[in-house]
Amino acid sequence: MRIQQGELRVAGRCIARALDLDVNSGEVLAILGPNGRGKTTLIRAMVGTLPLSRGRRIVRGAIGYVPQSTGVSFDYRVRDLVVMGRARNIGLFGSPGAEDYAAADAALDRMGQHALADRRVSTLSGGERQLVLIARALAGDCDVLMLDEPASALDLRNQRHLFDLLGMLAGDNGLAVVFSTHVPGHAFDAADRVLLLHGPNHCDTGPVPQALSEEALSALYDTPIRVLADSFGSGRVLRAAVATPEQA
Ligand SMILES: Nc1ncnc2c1ncn2[C@@H]1O[C@H](COP(=O)(O)OP(=O)(O)OP(=O)(O)O)[C@@H](O)[C@H]1O
Repeated sequence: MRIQQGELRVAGRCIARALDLDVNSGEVLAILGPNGRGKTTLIRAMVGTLPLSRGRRIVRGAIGYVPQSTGVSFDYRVRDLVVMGRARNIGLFGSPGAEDYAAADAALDRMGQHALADRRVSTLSGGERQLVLIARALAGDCDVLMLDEPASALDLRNQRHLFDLLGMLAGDNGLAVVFSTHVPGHAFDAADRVLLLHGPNHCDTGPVPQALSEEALSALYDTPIRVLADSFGSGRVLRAAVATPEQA
């Protein structure tokens, strides 16, 4: 998936201009930036629900999308909501068949949420709802997976599971994966590359961990930040705690 010389505007305000960005098959890209800087807007532009005001968007393959807002318009049963992730496979006037429900069940299993299949969406907790929406995206066998703050309601175990899964989907299944987050540690954990949204005229991209220097993160969030890194068995930095100097 690629954006070439993209300009993004929302309500007349420019979020990014002359943005060149590509995400390749087998790669995980994390988008970081302060509140209101445009992470959701950029993801919507990449998904195609918000047109670019300038530039080109090039997509090869099917997109799976996990939006930040977890509101759903009707109080579906969980299995019926997840099977909607198969819309592309089912077709406009088709109805889901056994294969589609099997894919929905497998996606729920993958997120560890099979027990919720017959529950109404309105009865779910925030984290359960987030896991179910991720399952909906997985059910569709996409090539590009885009997730807007997918871990915002998840406990530490489910965060770990989600980011391991994203790495597996990219590494083993060859998906291109994009997620936004407010937690730089998620990018250390799961991303190959980061995009730092500093402002409309300034976006940096680079490999993890190099692009997540204390200097870069402190400039991005306009507050002093220290990165505390541990190396795990592979020698690669897998985890990092981010703390202000007072906390460190
Ligand atoms: N429909 C809208 N009308 C007016 N302003 C909007 C609209 N949608 C988004 N914005 C503004 O565009 C800017 C970018 O919003 P966006 O949701 O992309 O930011 P974000 O980086 O995802 O923020 P957060 O981290 O707080 O979720 C914000 O200032 C927001 O208020």
